[in-house]
Amino acid sequence: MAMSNVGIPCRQLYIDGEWREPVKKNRIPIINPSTEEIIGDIPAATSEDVDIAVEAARKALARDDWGSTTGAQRAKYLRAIAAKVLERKSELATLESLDSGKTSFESAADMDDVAACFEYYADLAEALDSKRKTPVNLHLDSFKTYVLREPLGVVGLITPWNYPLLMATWKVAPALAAGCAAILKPSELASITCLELGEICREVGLPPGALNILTGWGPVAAAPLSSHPHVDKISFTGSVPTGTKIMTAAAQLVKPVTLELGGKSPIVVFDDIDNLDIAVEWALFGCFSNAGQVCSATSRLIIQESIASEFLDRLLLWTKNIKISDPLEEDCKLGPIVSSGQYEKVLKFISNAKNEGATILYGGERPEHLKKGYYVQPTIITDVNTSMEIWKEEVFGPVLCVKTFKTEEEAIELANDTKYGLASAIMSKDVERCERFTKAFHSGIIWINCSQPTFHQLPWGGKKRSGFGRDLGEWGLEKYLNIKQVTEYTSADAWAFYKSPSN
Ligand SMILES: NC(=O)c1ccc[n+]([C@@H]2O[C@H](COP(=O)([O-])OP(=O)(O)OC[C@H]3O[C@@H](n4cnc5c(N)ncnc54)[C@H](O)[C@@H]3O)[C@@H](O)[C@H]2O)c1
Ligand SMILES: NCCCC=O
Ligand code: NA
Repeated sequence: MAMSNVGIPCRQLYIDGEWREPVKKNRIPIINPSTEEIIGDIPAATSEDVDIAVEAARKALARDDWGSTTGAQRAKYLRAIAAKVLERKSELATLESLDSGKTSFESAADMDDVAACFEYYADLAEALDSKRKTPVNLHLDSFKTYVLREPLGVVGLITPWNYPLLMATWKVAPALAAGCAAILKPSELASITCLELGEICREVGLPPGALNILTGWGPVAAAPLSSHPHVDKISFTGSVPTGTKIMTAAAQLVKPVTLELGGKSPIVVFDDIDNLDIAVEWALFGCFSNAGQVCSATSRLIIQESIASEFLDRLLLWTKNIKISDPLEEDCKLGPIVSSGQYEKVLKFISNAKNEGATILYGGERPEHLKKGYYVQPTIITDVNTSMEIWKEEVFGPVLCVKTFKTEEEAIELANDTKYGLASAIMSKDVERCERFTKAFHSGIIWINCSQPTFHQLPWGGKKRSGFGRDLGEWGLEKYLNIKQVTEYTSADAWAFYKSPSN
């Protein structure tokens, strides 16, 4: 058992640039998924706290030191936040692992990505200054027209537990770059590092109300944001059921939302690959990294029949070689599932697959050597048919289901046989075939000869039940901007549409 000497900070809600106790004074225990022990607690916000945070955000938009800032001025704050994250990287990574069960290697990588994302949006904030007012030339003398890019206003950012600080950063960084005032509600299952983001913002002097952080139960601390008349947009990342509730609530006010939801993404492996082990490792990484708790996990492996037996043999050897341990242990490559609730859900999916007639080729149970903690072995399921739950539903755990195909047509049909549309991957050395599949895949993210590499310069999001809108890249910034057109009539002549009464 790896020991951590990092203490769990005891925080309040971060509202209007200061720490405030929730109105109802309730708190939620923090559970370490690798020990099942309570290691602290977080404040439980209610609608009363939401109202206070929204008021603070609206006041921030009216402040000279936030609402009227240039992108260059906001960039300074984003860079200062990035620097502080890197300064505290080791502590934040340990807190992330203690809270979510993520391996220390992956938590440290997340903190690098968090800092890089803030830096990236600092650059875009600066670039925004030259795009704030864009003339549009109509080649008409009597009109002058231009477009303004302005902050959208107060934005509600609701995020999941699988990449706690990184998923929050994907929203906070562009929202602040755009000049919005944000209210972040992270998942109650892993909020520690998002609260530390509040402390970092306080330390860098981010103007009060620019970012407010409410922790608590979703239906109590986040739902009021969807229906709040003074919140101008909701940016959500999470499950389809929750996204549907948010969209329904926001629709009553015609409030825009973006939804980054779940997935059941395919990885298609052709027999023309040069190195089987390279493809096997991508298949492993695509479904077992972050203990499979990845929205874009390629959890449906579709292998060409001619190599299926050899591929599965190698896949089994690689899978048995994965180190499953306390996430703080060096070289741990598979930590626990985030909570007892999620743990039970994953086991239920595996049990249902068995009951429906599938074969558990490997795994499916608690690892022998780990008596405590929400650990599930990396699991490979074969003899799957397309009517089975394990083929259709997102598990959000280390569970890979496998089917084979003969022809390209069969492969693309199997790949697209999902209500989701987040990501798709193809392993083949045939460039034209990869081109064909890039066009044929019904998803927002395409990986060729890899699975999961994620870059903040590229648009992230899907279609179908995986939601709509894009995080990251310039697309991630645009969603926090209001695009305003201005048309000025510059002629001295009358419009002369109506007959003047004076003549
Ligand atoms: N597309 C992506 O980029 C992406 C990234 C990560 C996770 N996800 C998805 O998220 C899901 C797992 O994360 P999760 O379990 O935290 O999802 P979840 O939907 O249970 O919770 C997400 C957030 O919504 C809040 N919430 C819950 N009920 C709410 C309500 N009624 N109104 C407003 N907010 C509410 C939660 O408190 C949490 O902060 C998976 O489906 C996964 O695919 C998607
Ligand atoms: N690689 C980032 C994945 C985000 C969704 O879970
Ligand atoms: Na936790």
